[in-house]
Amino acid sequence: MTADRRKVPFVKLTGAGNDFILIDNRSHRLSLAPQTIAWLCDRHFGVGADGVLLVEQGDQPGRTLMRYFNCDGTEAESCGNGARCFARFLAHQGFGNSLCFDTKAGPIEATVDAEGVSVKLPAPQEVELHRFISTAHGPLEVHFVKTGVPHLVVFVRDLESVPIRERGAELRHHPAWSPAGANVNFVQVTGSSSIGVRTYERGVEDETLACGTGVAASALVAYLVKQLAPPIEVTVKSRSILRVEFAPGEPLPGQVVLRGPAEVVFSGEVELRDPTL
Ligand SMILES: N[C@@H](CCC[C@H](N)C(=O)O)C(=O)O
Repeated sequence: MTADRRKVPFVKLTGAGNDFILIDNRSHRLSLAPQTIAWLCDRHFGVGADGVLLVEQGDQPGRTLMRYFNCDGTEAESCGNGARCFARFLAHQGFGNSLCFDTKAGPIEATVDAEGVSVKLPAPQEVELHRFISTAHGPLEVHFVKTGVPHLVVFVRDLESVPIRERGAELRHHPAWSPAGANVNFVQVTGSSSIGVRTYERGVEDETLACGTGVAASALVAYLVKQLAPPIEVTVKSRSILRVEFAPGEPLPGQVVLRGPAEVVFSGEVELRDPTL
């Protein structure tokens, strides 16, 4: 095997249908080029996933760092479902069922059990409610919040009839959020503590089957704008149910806990072909 064609072990995981390729980079010290990540995530030519999770050594001794890359190769500060899958992997590796690891958006505490994984997300930031923006379909009321990564929340009456790809792409690239852009969540209120959410993800540039930080952002905005009572049950595109817990707080709840399924699907070895490795 030449130095530029390395066999690297990986684990494929899914969190409510949001799927990831996890590579334990503590020993490999790979620096993956964006085109390598895009190839790994390609569902026809690669392993196939929404993104790549790297397990790395944190800055502090004994700390683990989660790095997250979208399938287009861009790095994002965090990923809610990715964090739940990351915790599931660490628990399998013998780190225990109560864990703490770092992300570029701050530390995450996780609790792992047979049914699911709960993660405490970084405190919500930069909330902006009731902003009106102009769109191809006329003025639209949107809400913004950062739950580790930037999210827009748009309330709709009938989630199933929304052309997510078209409307999501327009809002994701809207000049109001430029240049970073934002993930876009379309939300239907279905009860006093329940919502349905479909998310167009930045970096995937399409709808995903679930988005953890998007689910958390949508539940928070549903509490702030529509007075829903926590804990809030969220049904996502895959039909999985995630749960968002927080203590009501002024002006914002501090700590947000996201709970849901996170499972290993398979593991294997992939031959990385990038000559820049
Ligand atoms: N799927 C994720 C979010 C991943 C990052 C996002 N696409 C971005 O670029 O901001 C989740 O579960 O939170």
